[in-house]
Amino acid sequence: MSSSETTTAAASTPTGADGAVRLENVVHRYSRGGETVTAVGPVDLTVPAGEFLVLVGASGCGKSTLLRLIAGFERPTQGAVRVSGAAPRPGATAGVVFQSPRLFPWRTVRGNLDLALRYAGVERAHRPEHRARLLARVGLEGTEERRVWEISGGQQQRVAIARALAAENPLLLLDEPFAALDALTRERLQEDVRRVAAQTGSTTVFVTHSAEEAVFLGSRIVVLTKGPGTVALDLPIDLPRGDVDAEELRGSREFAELRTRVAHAVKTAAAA
Ligand SMILES: Nc1ncnc2c1ncn2[C@@H]1O[C@H](COP(=O)(O)OP(=O)(O)OP(=O)(O)O)[C@@H](O)[C@H]1O
Repeated sequence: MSSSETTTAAASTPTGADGAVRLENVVHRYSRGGETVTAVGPVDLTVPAGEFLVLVGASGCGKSTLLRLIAGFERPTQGAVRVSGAAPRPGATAGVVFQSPRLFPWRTVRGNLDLALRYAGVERAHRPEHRARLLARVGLEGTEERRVWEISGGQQQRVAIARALAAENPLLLLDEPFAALDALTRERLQEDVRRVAAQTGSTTVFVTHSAEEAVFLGSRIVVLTKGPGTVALDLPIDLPRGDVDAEELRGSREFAELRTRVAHAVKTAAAA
């Protein structure tokens, strides 16, 4: 989507949704076999529209729970979650990408995307142009007729990202989407996501364990303490955004310093 298309999509949204996220002293507890587990919080966090926030922290600190609260899949036990000023609605508030692509394997790439476009309310006649634009966005031109089981894991995750973009939600949530991919594919997809976020101007919340991934992607990084997670570090990332040479960026001194700082914060927060 070009920036003018983004403007058009936002302007045509009746709610004037901008994708900004507000977590107001959020605590979430799960009930498990008669016991109550505090998974996360209290967390108080504002994510302005257009920001690329990366949540990092040790396993079990509540990163996925926070993402699920923002998506509206869970309601907070305490506090409030607002997206574009309103309570989130599951399936409608945000495009979501999970660790596994969760596609329909027997369908073609076209079939998977058309289903998402149908749910997004795109009329049949307009679907081919939307589909072509989504596939171009994730570098999958010419794959429409391939079945999901015929394409690689990295390509499947690209389809999942395209699907999440189908509804043109101003908010994109990604939960460790590249954890299962090999290092090279992972780097390529990081570059794609960074570019797509810059092009669409969407607000993005991305969960990862990797300090390297966090520094490459984020305009801001929040490190959580060990569970129940609270904010241990809130760090703006001042690296160049937009059209950058990814190799140059990853090889820069600033990048290395930030990666070391974030990795150290994650280790300290996990031990605290
Ligand atoms: N549906 C659930 N029912 C009960 N407890 C849960 C549920 N989901 C998560 N938890 C617990 O809540 C805590 C936080 O889990 P969560 O998955 O949010 O952490 P995480 O940081 O995303 O972990 P990981 O990095 O391993 O994916 C953990 O103690 C987990 O066992």
